Amino acid sequence: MTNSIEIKNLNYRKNMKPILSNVNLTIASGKIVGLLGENGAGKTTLMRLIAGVAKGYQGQISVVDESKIAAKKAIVSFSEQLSGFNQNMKIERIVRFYEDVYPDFSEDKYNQMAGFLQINEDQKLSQLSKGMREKLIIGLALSRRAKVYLLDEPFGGIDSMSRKKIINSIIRWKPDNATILISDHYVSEIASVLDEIVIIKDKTVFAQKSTEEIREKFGEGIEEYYEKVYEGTELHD
Ligand SMILES: Nc1ncnc2c1ncn2[C@@H]1O[C@H](COP(=O)(O)OP(=O)(O)OP(=O)(O)O)[C@@H](O)[C@H]1O
Repeated sequence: MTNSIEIKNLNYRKNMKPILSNVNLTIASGKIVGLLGENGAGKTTLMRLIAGVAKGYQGQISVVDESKIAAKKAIVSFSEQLSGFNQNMKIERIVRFYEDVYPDFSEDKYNQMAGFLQINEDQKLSQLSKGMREKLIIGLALSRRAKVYLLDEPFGGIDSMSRKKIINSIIRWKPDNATILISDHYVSEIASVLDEIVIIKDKTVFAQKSTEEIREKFGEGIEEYYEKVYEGTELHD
């Protein structure tokens, strides 16, 4: 099995403050991985570093053997917050932008996503509710045929029926060898699709476990295991 994400001795500071320290992480191709950790643990920062959006780190980060930023951007689909777009821009223009910039963007896939998420392309970005905006963000991210998807808390404002639909579509539409790293505070909702979890605590990877191992060795569900790790009553790696 090949690796899709390899991080060695990663150290990252922001304004002199250590955010991530001595992070080592290997994720195999094809896996759906839950990135868990409390507020401020460093999940978004880690995703931004993997995606090549955050720079100025020490150590090595390679994605499908690529370590150059431009190459990483071409193979990583990151659920970006669309903050770079003018708020008066219509959704259809944003979709055209994605088509132009990302050669792996699939209009067909987007149309299916937009259909079931009921995204209205005539609306302007500023007219979207929080949940609709999140639907658009995840719709755009999943419409690329990428090798690695980084979905950063994609469901915060999305209603529960749509969440279920999106979670089911993630399994159906994921290209076989593609890897998905997904952070979410509602662990129980995504638990059924996860192959493994990575827990960020104390500025580093505190534990990495397959769901099978958690079930067999610890006799627990992911949520139970995660809570115990955070409370300090479960042994970590
Ligand atoms: N622009 C910034 N300048 C300084 N510190 C920052 C900046 N952005 C994030 N941080 C700090 O980096 C740490 C990690 O933040 P990050 O957003 O990666 O956490 P997170 O795990 O994604 O949290 P959440 O679950 O709340 O989204 C926090 O201590 C945060 O205060």
